[in-house]
Amino acid sequence: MNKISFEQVTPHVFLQRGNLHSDVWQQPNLTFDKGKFYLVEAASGHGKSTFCSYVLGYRQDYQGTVRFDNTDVCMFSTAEWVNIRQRCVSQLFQELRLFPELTALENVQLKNQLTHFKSETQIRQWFEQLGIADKIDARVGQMSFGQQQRVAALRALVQPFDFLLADEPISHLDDVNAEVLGKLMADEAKQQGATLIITSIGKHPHLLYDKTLKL
Ligand SMILES: Nc1ncnc2c1ncn2[C@@H]1O[C@H](COP(=O)(O)OP(=O)(O)OP(=O)(O)O)[C@@H](O)[C@H]1O
Repeated sequence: MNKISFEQVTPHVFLQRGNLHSDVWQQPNLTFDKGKFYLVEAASGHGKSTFCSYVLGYRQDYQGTVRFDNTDVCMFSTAEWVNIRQRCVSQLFQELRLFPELTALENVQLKNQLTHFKSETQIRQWFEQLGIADKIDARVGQMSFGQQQRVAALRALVQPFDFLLADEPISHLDDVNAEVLGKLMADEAKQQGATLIITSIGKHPHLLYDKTLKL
């Protein structure tokens, strides 16, 4: 997949508001191109999570069209979405969606086992780099939110993707770990020739973004 396009997309919930003054909503043809880095900045309630849900196909409560290449995403079957989420679009959810009863490593491996994309050695190195190697066998339900955020980020990286959508990926990280994670996501995206879309309500990794959009 080479591009994601938003054509005149407006969430139903915003229809009554008139001009939204947004770089994303109501735009005739906004394109996210493969290989580029985007920062989507938004004040709370401006539809950041809504934007992510539309890209991932979890919600379709909008006017307009979202396309992957030339295909309207509304045309995809459930089986096609499963394949897309396994191989084309990866996401780090704001609310993480980890399994609390599983260990940190098990959470990451659960995803990795779908495509056997990364070696356990690589995964263990990443835990080390992110300062959570001592938590690798701890149950996620017994970890801090910031520690869980790093586990969820690693889970998002252990699959092939053309687009990585990270919803406030460093909201609970200290500055050092935030930059380590930012670099890790950027390096992996570059290695895969993929697009990085990072959303932010103020705190985001300092990367060389090709475009910054205000939601
Ligand atoms: N599942 C949903 N269905 C319909 N409308 C929704 C849904 N979730 C959120 N909304 C509405 O969409 C608007 C934007 O919500 P959204 O959660 O996308 O904002 P956000 O920018 O992610 O906010 P925050 O940063 O506070 O999490 C709000 O008015 C909200 O009530």
